[in-house]
Amino acid sequence: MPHVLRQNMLLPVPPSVVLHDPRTHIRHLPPAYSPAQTPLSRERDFAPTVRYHLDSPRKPKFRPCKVIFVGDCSVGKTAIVNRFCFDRFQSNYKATIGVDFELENFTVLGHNYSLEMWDTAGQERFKCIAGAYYRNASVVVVTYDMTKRDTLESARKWLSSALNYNVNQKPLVFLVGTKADLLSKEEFMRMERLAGVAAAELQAEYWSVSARSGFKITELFQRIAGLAFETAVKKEMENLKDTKIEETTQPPVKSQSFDLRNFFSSRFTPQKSGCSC
Ligand SMILES: Nc1nc2c(ncn2[C@@H]2O[C@H](COP(=O)(O)OP(=O)(O)OP(=O)(O)O)[C@@H](O)[C@H]2O)c(=O)[nH]1
Repeated sequence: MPHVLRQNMLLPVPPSVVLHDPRTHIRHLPPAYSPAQTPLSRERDFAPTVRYHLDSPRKPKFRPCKVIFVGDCSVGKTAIVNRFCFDRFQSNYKATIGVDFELENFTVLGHNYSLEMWDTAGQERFKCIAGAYYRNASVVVVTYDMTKRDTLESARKWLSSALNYNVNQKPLVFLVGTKADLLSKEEFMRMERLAGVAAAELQAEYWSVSARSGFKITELFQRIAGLAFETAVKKEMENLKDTKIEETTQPPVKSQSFDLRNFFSSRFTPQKSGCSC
């Protein structure tokens, strides 16, 4: 039985109490970093049609959502994944070799939903290996270092490379500035302005974060999970609608006329009887 710590005493939790991890438990659509500027949903909550669809007794199962992290080497891709998944930060740099993988389970509107996080290597020599993992991404997180402007300029190159592998997928795109803790207030605001322009060009939703301090890390991942989940539900609704349309446009099975007289005449030879009718 799980326990909770109350005033230095370990008390057993009654079985009816379910403890939710507030980091991964989503009941409303998490807001964008700048709601007025996002090209993605500006709504304050999940669409009513999505909630209605999920209210049905049928419990749909959702495939894990593939999220890929791309960007120059050392911009902080591994650091943001590790901060969210393990709440840890390492200041020594260890280059990712090829790709790293983490899975995080969420509960969104009461449904299990997982993010598969593919943290790809930024070093040029691993690009071929990392590229092999870009396919079938539902979300692309393009990461740049807020202290290095050239890493923002590389963002376009990283995104187009990721989109080339996902032509039919139409992934949600996020542009994420890392290491916000290293900038002064003025530098931070200047960089955000530049990045805001780049994000608009890339049709990406913009976020500034810091893996060191944890600034906006949870909010970013919740937003990714919430939006990806809503997109998955809408896709499922579309698929169901298409199936229904297909069913109604199928030619109806021709009704067969059934002549009782033929039926009886093939089985019974009329008997001569004395009956007059
Ligand atoms: N101050 C500060 N340093 C950070 C932050 N995020 C990452 N770093 C440091 O930046 C360096 C690179 O971080 P990584 O997360 O390994 O970078 P990466 O993008 O995964 O690098 P590759 O694996 O080469 O693609 C490490 O030394 C981190 O400690 C941050 O938010 N603040």
